[in-house]
Amino acid sequence: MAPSRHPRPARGAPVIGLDGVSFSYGEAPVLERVDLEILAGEFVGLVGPNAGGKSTLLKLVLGLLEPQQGRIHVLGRAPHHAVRWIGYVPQFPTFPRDFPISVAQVVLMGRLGRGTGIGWHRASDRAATRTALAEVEALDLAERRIGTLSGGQLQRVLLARALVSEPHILILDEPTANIDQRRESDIFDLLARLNERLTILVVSHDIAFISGYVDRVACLNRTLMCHSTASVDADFIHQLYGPNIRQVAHGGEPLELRHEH
Ligand SMILES: Nc1ncnc2c1ncn2[C@@H]1O[C@H](COP(=O)(O)OP(=O)(O)OP(=O)(O)O)[C@@H](O)[C@H]1O
Repeated sequence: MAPSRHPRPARGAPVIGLDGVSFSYGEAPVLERVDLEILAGEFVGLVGPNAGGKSTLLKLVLGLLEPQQGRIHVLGRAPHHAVRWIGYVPQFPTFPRDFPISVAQVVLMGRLGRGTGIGWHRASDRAATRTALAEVEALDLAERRIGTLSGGQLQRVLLARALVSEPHILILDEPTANIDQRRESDIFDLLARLNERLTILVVSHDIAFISGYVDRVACLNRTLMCHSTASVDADFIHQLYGPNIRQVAHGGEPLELRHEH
């Protein structure tokens, strides 16, 4: 049973550690001997080509999968004992337009891991829901049906759902994959503010964009290499992604990467 309290880790203390982790779903290895340490207060970008193993690594950290080799610790314990302290924003879910659940109800679900039962919420859960929605500037959406939101609005609501559990770590799987560039900057500005109190691990395809925000990038293509953002240049990007990547300069901003199919 997960403990109900865990003190906020001191800045610089290890919060996520992977030590020689290997994983495969079947025959072919997806991750091989991955070592990664993330410290409290860091903002780390996890990048790499399609099928490089990024979502799999997140699932291992969340305790949804078990490595065949190696060890993982989160906040000093096994992942499934620490998941209560992780706020997770999954990869672009979609909802039918008439899905009968409101934004406030979606955010309230984020309180379930705190001992709150389904259909039974305390006043403190409802207050936390409003606080989380206000923090992502989406309080005005509280009574809207979840299926009627734009991509950017939905991402903010899913972020509020992750924040309402009062986590120490925030993990996001491509939070801006289906939204335009201005909204992408808005979301990352918000993440930068949240990073003042939370450790953040974010998966992104847009390595050049995120290097303006994160402290360092972890590059995953079955094996892992970590780099400071200063070393992310065009040569490095070609080495990581290969030739099937197109770099698009836009409006004085850094390079954007698009896969060519
Ligand atoms: N449940 C599963 N069963 C079998 N194979 C899987 C499963 N989930 C993922 N895979 C395979 O594992 C490999 C890594 O997938 P993963 O989703 O971790 O990559 P990714 O880096 O997140 O990819 P993308 O950037 O395309 O989202 C892929 O070859 C994928 O097809």
